[in-house]
Amino acid sequence: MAESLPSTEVPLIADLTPDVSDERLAGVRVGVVTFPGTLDDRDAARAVRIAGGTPVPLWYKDSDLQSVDAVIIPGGFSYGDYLRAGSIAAKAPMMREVHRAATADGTSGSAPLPVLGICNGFQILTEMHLLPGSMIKNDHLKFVCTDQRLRVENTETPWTAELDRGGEIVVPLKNQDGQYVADARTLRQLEEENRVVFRYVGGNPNGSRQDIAGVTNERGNVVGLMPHPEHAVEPGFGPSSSGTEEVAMRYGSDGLRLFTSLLRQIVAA
Ligand SMILES: NC(=O)CC[C@H](N)C(=O)O
Repeated sequence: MAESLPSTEVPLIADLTPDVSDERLAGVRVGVVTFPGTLDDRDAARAVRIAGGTPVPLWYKDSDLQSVDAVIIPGGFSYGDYLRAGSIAAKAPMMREVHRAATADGTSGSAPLPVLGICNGFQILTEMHLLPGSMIKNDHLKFVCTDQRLRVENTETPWTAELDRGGEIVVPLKNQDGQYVADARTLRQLEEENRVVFRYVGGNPNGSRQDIAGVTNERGNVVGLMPHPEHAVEPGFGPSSSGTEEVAMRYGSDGLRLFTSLLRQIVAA
C-alpha cells in the first residue's frame, strides 16, 4: 500500500457543478480520513468541493486534525474488512483525535466536531463506540449494490439540517456488512430520542433492525449511514431506472444536500 494521500485536485464537470454563490463556504475545511483499503475518499473530497467547501486529506497514521471544521470517515474496505469491518481502523492514531474532538465537552471552548461516517466509515464509528449498535453481514449473505430510497427522519444534525424531514432521497448502497443491529434497549432509546436519521424505504435491503440506515449520537454531531451520499452529488448521474429525466436529475444530486447542509451550518454558527 503506497503511503500517500489522494489528490483532491479532481476536475469538476463545469456544466454540472451547482452554482455555489456563498464564498464563505470555501473557508470551511472538511477532513477526509484515508486508511489502507479506503475506496471512497476521493469521492468524499469531491463531494465537499462540489458543495463549495475545502476538503483536507487526513492520513490515518497522523495525529494532527489540521484545524478542520468537520471530518468524513469514508467508505471502502479498511484493512480488507479483516477481523470485523472497521475494527482495525477504529484504533488508528487519527481516529483517537477524531474521538477526542467529537466528544469535546465545550469547557475548553471547542464545540464537538461534526463527523460523518459513510458505510465503512459508519462501521468504524460503531467500532469506536462513537455511535451505538453494530454492523453484521447482510441477512441474505450477499454483497448488495443498488439505488436505495431512504426516508429522512431527523433534520437536527448538521449533516441533515437542509433535508426535508419525512422526505425521501435516493443514493447508492453497496456493501456486505450492512445489517444494523443493536439490543432492544438501545433501539428503543434511539427511537425515543429521535436518533434514527435515515430509514430504508421500498424494502429492507439487508435485514437492519427497524429498517435503520443511519443513526446519530446523543449530541447529534456524529452521524453514520450505510448508503453513500458522496456518490450522488452531480445532477444527471442518478439511477437509470428512475423514470423521467427530471427525476434522474434530481436523484443524481440528492446526496449533495448532506454536504451543503454541513457547510452552511458551519458558516452560520
Ligand atoms: N462500500 C463500503 O464502504 C463497503 C463497506 C464494507 N467493507 C462492507 O462491505 O460492508
